[in-house]
Amino acid sequence: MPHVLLIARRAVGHLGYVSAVRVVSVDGVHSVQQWPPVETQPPQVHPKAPEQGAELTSHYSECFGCGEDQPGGLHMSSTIGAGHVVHSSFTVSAEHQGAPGLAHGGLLSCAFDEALGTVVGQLLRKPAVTGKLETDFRRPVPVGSTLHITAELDGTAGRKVYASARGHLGAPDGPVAVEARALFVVVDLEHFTEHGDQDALKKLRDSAREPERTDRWDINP
Ligand SMILES: CCCCCCCCCCCC(=O)SCCNC(=O)CCNC(=O)[C@H](O)C(C)(C)COP(=O)(O)OP(=O)(O)OC[C@H]1O[C@@H](n2cnc3c(N)ncnc32)[C@H](O)[C@@H]1OP(=O)(O)O
Repeated sequence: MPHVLLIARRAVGHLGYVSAVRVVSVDGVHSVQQWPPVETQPPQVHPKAPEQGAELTSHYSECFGCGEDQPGGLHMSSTIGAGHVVHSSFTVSAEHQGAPGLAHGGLLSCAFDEALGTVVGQLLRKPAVTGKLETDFRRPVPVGSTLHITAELDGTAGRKVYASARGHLGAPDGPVAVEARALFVVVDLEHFTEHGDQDALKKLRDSAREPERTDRWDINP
């Protein structure tokens, strides 16, 4: 039965780097995976990042992960935790099914993309997109259950940002149902202006100017 045997954190001399070694056993065959897969620097949290305990607002109202204007979306809510961590949660609805009564795996990957993107974006306050996302599904996640995801920054290497997350079923200390790791790549704002939809970008810019918003980015203003 596939399972992760060990996750160990270690400091590597002057780099101050935090590395996790995952020993994965699949049907008795062990393999060792280093995470992050390359040498990294400790993440530098932006001085204007929201403080511990801050409840985060949606970064875009039509975002499938956190937007309030996305009826079938995840409607994920997130709070800044201690250290390089964001706590997120969402409740699986009938729109999220794959098998009858169970969350679709791709939908769960989407939830982790959102949670991981949030810890990267909110704490580093740099625009970044997912380059690679790897998900381990450990337990089925039923419709009606709430998944509590803790996502953390693991390190950076130039434009590359590594983050990982665990999803607990039913409670923040519930059994682990899903785990994920991702590489995000920091991009210029042109990534969005060149490839995105201009009307949607205008809507986002307008909403970001609303006086009650306290989460404005100070890059490429
Ligand atoms: C408050 C706000 C909250 C914000 C909250 C936000 C939450 C939303 C979360 C959702 C986030 C998303 O889904 S984003 C949408 C899904 N993602 C995308 O659409 C991205 C599409 N891909 C791309 O645009 C591109 O491939 C990029 C930008 C990822 C990379 O292109 P590039 O800029 O030309 O850079 P490139 O040289 O290729 O890559 C840079 C480095 O990353 C490495 N790299 C790139 N991709 C990979 C990969 N798959 N696997 C391994 N390594 C990779 C390269 O080897 C290189 O390493 P080295 O040579 O430097 O060593």
